[in-house]
Amino acid sequence: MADLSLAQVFFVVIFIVIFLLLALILKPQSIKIPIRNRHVFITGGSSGIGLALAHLAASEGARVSILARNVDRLQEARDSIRLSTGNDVAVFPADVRDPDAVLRAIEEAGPVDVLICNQGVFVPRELEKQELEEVKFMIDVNLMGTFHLIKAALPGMKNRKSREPASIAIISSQAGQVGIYGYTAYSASKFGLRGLAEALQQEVIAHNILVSLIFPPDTDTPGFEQETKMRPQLTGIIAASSGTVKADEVAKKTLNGIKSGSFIVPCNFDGLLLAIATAGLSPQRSVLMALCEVFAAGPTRFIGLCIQWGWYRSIKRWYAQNNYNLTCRCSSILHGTHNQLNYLLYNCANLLLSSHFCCVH
Ligand SMILES: NC(=O)C1=CN([C@@H]2O[C@H](COP(=O)(O)OP(=O)(O)OC[C@H]3O[C@@H](n4cnc5c(N)ncnc54)[C@H](OP(=O)(O)O)[C@@H]3O)[C@@H](O)[C@H]2O)C=CC1
Ligand SMILES: CCCCCCCCCCCCCCCC(=O)[C@@H](N)CO
Repeated sequence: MADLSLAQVFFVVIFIVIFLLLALILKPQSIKIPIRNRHVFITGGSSGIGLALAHLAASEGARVSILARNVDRLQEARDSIRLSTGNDVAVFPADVRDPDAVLRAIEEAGPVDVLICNQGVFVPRELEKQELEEVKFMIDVNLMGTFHLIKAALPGMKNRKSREPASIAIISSQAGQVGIYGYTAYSASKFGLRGLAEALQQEVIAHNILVSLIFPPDTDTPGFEQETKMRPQLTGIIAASSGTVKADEVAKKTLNGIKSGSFIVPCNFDGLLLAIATAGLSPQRSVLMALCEVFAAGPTRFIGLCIQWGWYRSIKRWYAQNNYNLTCRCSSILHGTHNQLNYLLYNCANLLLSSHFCCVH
């Protein structure tokens, strides 16, 4: 009994020492980045998460600008925001892949206080089946587009008149924290954003600019609706480990993360665990979160390994099942089995593979 309480005392002391040490090195100061009356520039603001962010920022009294390619959808967004908040937003039709167009839009919009790089495209497919054009498309829009935006906005942000801190927020994805089947190119583009954000934070901190990196799980948006129609079954199975959230929820988490100057912004409970498991050497401004990261690192690694085990088991099963079905399908075509015909229609992506399989056998 005495031993136990000694151990308990020891643990409490260690805990307090680490807490004090963390408090000392993180120098907690409550960072507040105001939104009201500030210029918030949101890319991809005509749909999904970006549109939800534009609504929210406008309703909180920000001066909002949105950028996307399609003019009609931009105008629709402007009308819907005016209707629900009474506030006007400025719209900028441009493709983030064109650095000159991005520069022109940002110059026209005026100095930015909060830049939200949210534009993104996702074409989920196994790399073997993906055209290099599609790979380049995702890297160009998601990663290079963000470089173009930050390069264009940074001079104005650094020379801003207001002494309030400014913010650069980048919308990544949980697929930017862990590689997911079917997302080789998408994950690469989103992991790239993390390197950009970590390095950039060191370069802009002297100008009182805080970088935030947001990691949403599957989110109910027009883009996601399209995606679900075509993504490989296994991508859906693995992504389901983290559930689906509403765009408004992601917008709320994002804006709160920006306002409090958080570097890593998770959007649901699994996202919180994932953030702890992948904390790496990212900045952390909350002592409480830092404490969680220090003490939960081991346990979350354990949970992570269990989850990986489940994922690889699903992959193994899926392939085994499909190869099995494919062999059956060959005979089912011969015998005209109804079930297998359904399977044929449902999973047409496997047709090529199956014909190969049939030939071999
Ligand atoms: N929905 C989800 O499940 C998740 C999404 N995310 C990320 O969140 C962000 C928003 O996604 P979501 O709301 O679902 O997407 P949507 O497809 O609903 O909207 C995408 C927005 O980006 C704009 N956009 C696309 N390409 C370009 C381009 N080349 N130049 C300028 N604007 C462009 C679109 O407008 P237009 O086509 O007119 O250019 C649109 O406004 C993306 O970065 C995505 O990767 C992260 C995790 C999960
Ligand atoms: C250690 C604890 C781990 C906790 C569980 C982790 C689960 C990770 C699931 C990753 C899901 C990826 C969704 C990508 C969404 C996206 O970006 C696409 N919809 C494209 O828009």
